[in-house]
Parts: sequence; C-alpha cells; structure tokens
Amino acid sequence: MIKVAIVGGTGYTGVELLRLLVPHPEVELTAITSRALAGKPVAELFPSLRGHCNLAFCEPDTEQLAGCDLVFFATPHGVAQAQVPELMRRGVRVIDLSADFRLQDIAAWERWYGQSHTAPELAAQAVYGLPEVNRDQIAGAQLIACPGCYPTAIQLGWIPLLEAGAVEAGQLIASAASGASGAGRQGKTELLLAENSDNFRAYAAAGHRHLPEIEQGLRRVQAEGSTPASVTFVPHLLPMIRGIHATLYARLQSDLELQALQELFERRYADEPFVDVMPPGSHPQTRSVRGSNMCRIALARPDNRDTVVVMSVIDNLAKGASAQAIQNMNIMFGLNEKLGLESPALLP
Ligand SMILES: NC(=O)C1=CN([C@@H]2O[C@H](COP(=O)(O)OP(=O)(O)OC[C@H]3O[C@@H](n4cnc5c(N)ncnc54)[C@H](OP(=O)(O)O)[C@@H]3O)[C@@H](O)[C@H]2O)C=CC1
Ligand SMILES: CC(=O)N[C@@H](CCC(=O)OP(=O)(O)O)C(=O)O
Repeated sequence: MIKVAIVGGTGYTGVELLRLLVPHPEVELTAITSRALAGKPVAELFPSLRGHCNLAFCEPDTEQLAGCDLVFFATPHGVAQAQVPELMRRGVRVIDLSADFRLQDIAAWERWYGQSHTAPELAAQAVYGLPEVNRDQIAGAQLIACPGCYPTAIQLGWIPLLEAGAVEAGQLIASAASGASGAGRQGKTELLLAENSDNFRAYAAAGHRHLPEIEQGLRRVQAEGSTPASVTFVPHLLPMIRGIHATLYARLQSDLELQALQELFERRYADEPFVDVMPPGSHPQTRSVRGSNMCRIALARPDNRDTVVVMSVIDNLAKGASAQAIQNMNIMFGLNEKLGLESPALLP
C-alpha cells in the first residue's frame, strides 16, 4: 500500500482527492491537514465521507509527512515551495496541485504570481504532470507539478495540431469558461449565488496567470524551428459548479480536410485512456465529464473555411486537478494508470 498524506484537505481539490483516494485499493491515507480545523474529524466537515474516512484533520507536521511515501499538496500557490524541499531531502515523493513548480521560467512565475520563488532548483527538477505528453518522465519523478485546469483543457485540445505543425502557431485564440469551483472554497463576493447565478462574464482578459503555462506546454511539443505558440486567452466564469469548456480557434497552415484533422486527433489519442475524440459534428458538454478524469474533444471547420475550431471539456476538479493528480500517482508507482479513475461522469 502507498502511504499518502494530503496537505490542504479542506479546499475543493483536497476533498476531491479524498473522494477519489478513499476507495483506491493501493492507497492508505495517513494524514489530511488543516491548520484551521486540526483535531476535527474529516467526516464532520464533509458528511459525504462518513463511513469512508475516520481520520481527523492534523497540522502539516514535517515529521509526520516525512513518514509517507507520497504527499499531495492541495494548497494555495507559495505553500508547497516552502515545505517540499525538506520532504524531498527525506526521500518523499510529492504531487503539487498548485502552480509552484509548473513554470521553468522563474522570472515569469514571479511576475505572474506576484511573489518571489523560494525553490527555483526544484521547479527545474519537477516533471509537468500531463501524462499525455510526459508519461515516461512521470514514472520516474520524485516531484510532479500538476497542470492547471485551463492549461489541461487547452493543451489537450491543441497538442495534435501543434505537434503536426498544422496551424499558424503565432495566432492561437482560446476562449474558455469555468465553473465556480475553479476559484476554490474561499468566500468571495463574485462567487455568491446572487452574483454568479443567471450571469456570464469574462475575467482577467488583460492577462491570466495560466497564459505562460499554456504557452510553455504548447511550445514543448512543437517541432524545432517552428514559430513559437502564442495564445490570446480569455477565461470566463460560468454559473455552474464544475466544468471547463474551452473553445479553441486556429488558422490552418494548409487545406486539411476536417476528416484528415479528425484522423490526426484519433491517431494521437488512440492509446490515451482519458482523452475521448468524439465523432465529427459532436459538441462536447461539461456534464459528460462531470466527476470523471475524461477530456472530451470535438473538431469543427465552420463553413469549410481555414479556421479549425477545437472544443475541449474537462471537469476542473477532476482532469483539471485531483483526478489527474491520481493518474500521475498511478503512473509514478507503476500501477494501472486507470486505477480508481474508471467511473463514468455523474449524470444529470
Ligand atoms: N479549484 C480548482 O479547480 C483547481 C485548483 N488548483 C489549485 O489547487 C490548489 C488548491 O486549491 P483549492 O482546493 O481550491 O483550495 P484553496 O486554495 O482554498 O486551499 C485551501 C487548503 O490549503 C490549506 N492551506 C492554506 N495555507 C496553508 C499553509 N500555509 N500551509 C498548509 N496548508 C495551507 C488550507 O487549510 P488550512 O488553512 O486550514 O491549513 C486548505 O485546506 C491551489 O493552488 C489551486 O490553484 C488547481 C487546479 C484546479
Ligand atoms: C473560475 C476560476 O476562478 N478559476 C481559477 C482557476 C485556478 C486554477 O484552478 O488553477 P491554478 O492552480 O493554476 O490556480 C482562476 O481563474 O483563477
């Protein structure tokens, strides 16, 4: 059994990790931290876990965490980089759901996240946990930087086109919308029912911190000498709880028929258990992935003109965070990658 701890067990990604880890046959949960609620039984805060989890929240104590095989950090940006170096020295493996180790360009990280980075050497060592690109490196990694939610939906939607050099990489446009759980479990006025229901709006149109992560990931899959991927990214807030819908626009380099594009995607993801390329004419819905680790993708070429539109949906808390983190864990520990992640989406 893998001895696992979760630092930050009271946020939405923390409790989603719990939901998925309690039935996992190879995991023994040993610690779930919350400084604010230390001592309180986990199932008292989350009654959905009554009968599944008998632990109480505890302080994030390095000695206790160091006794685990694997520690998940489901904490705000800046927390993992302070605590991970000591755990790594003591041989613990770490999967970080925050953005602390996602960017190789530390100056860019500091600019976008508004704080100085205290462990740049670990950012250089971390493996970006997108299994569809980095499966082999994930298997041998001690530290995984789990991708952000928008970056997961957007990269999976564009990777086949950029690998093939099929689109004008310098002019990519991503319009994406997220459910409110993407903003975490903090009280914020814009997330009140009265503000966010029956409403729809963009935010961070002038620049969102996921932009450098998206571009970094896309540039890594491009052939040498290609025009580096450059993205206009505008996120939106949806009046729903879970789900991301990304609509991705790219100009085709040459006159590739929709059928050829469809085959390109089907070939690229043929062996991927968590990417579903839907038949031509489909419009993927967020509810088709709710609670599941699946990314569903469909393609269109409106009026047969030179723009290819990719629609990509994920559950921000699942493939966009906690379920993807468990997919990484399965790969790191040599387990069946799908273990604990095979349930279909919740309907309705
Ligand atoms: N929500 C989403 O869809 C996604 C979120 N993420 C990322 O996952 C991370 C977790 O997000 P989310 O679940 O929304 O929760 P929050 O960002 O609200 O994190 C809250 C958790 O972190 C703990 N925490 C806060 N500060 C510290 C600290 N200094 N030391 C130890 N624990 C601390 C809190 O417990 P306490 O204060 O009681 O100790 C709480 O359990 C974030 O970095 C987020 O950006 C990534 C992808 C998607
Ligand atoms: C709706 C909403 O507010 N979404 C969040 C997404 C954050 C996230 O999930 O990712 P990180 O781990 O990179 O912070 C946002 O736009 O900030």
